[in-house]
Amino acid sequence: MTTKPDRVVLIGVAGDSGCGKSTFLRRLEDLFGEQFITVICLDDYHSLDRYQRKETGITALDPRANNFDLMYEQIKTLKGGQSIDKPIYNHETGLIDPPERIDPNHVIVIEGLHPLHDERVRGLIDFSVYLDISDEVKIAWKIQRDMAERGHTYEDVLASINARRPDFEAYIDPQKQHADVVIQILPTQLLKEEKPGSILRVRLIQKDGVPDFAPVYLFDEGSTINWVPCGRKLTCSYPGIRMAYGPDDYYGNAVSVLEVDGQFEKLDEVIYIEGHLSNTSTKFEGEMTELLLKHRDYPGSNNGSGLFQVIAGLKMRATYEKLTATKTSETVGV
Ligand SMILES: Nc1ncnc2c1ncn2[C@@H]1O[C@H](COP(=O)(O)OP(=O)(O)OP(=O)(O)O)[C@@H](O)[C@H]1O
Ligand SMILES: O=C(CO)[C@H](O)[C@H](O)COP(=O)(O)O
Repeated sequence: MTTKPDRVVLIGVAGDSGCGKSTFLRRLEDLFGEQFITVICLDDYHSLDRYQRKETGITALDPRANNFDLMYEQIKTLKGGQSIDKPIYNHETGLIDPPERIDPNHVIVIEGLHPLHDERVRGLIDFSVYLDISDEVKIAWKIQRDMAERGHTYEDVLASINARRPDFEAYIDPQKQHADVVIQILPTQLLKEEKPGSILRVRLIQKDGVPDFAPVYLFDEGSTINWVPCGRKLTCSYPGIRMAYGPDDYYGNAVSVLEVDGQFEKLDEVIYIEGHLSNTSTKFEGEMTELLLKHRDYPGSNNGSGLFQVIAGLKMRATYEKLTATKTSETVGV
């Protein structure tokens, strides 16, 4: 950490394992700078180690396997500008290691299975995102990663997803109703028969009425829009790209939903789409496209998942700037 922050801004990134949290966090470093951001993986608050979970049949997704009292106390302490001694869950041994010292930083991100589960922790968070990957896409991604990189069989991957499903549905999925932004990843609707996971339909579900957060819109705020941007200014190959925008209801909350179905052929042409979006919280024309182009190799850069991760990051930066500016003027006003 470089300087002691006046105000610690707390960001929550929720989602199941293998849903793209690490990719999203790497994008956030571009916006805040590596030194200004500290990421805490909430797996470190597992209260049952791998052996205790096996013995009791309680999964890591079950709140009983996690110490929410300690999580709340420590996150509150960090937000209050004090250091903590955070436990470490060791994914190699499956055991809980001796704690490590964590100092407050300008931005603290808590990421993992349960950032929005506990009401007390939720109350501390300044901006939150839930990565909501549909089952078909989750299976496709996990198969791609765990078979190619971790030596698992197709049956292993399917069995692990099925084993997690009941607790996922009970304890992880319900958190999405509390998120300021949900990035929902679904199979395309542009093709009837498509290998799941290769072409995606991605929706950015943005809660309305959140202080310091102005949802991004396409063309006209509050209208319902369907747009096919392919043509002279955006190169598309079959089956093309379809975008949509409009108001909706999500778990009883008013939301604004932006959607991209399909994939970008030439990433630098995304600037054409950027030009038709408003409230993006960019600092200069083309910043969104530039951020996307910076990591064209990251998974999802050529579709709505990368684009919406960039937008969510820009919104986090805007929240950070508003909250820290308020703090400064409050201090000045005293
Ligand atoms: N937007 C995307 N498009 C396509 N594939 C993706 C995307 N995001 C993630 N993936 C796939 O999912 C894998 C896991 O992504 P990532 O490591 O970012 O997830 P994670 O939630 O941090 O996972 P874990 O918690 O298991 O470490 C990637 O290696 C990639 O195969
Ligand atoms: O969901 C997870 C991480 O987000 C893991 O399953 C959980 O942390 C348990 O870890 P391990 O599989 O190493 O015992």
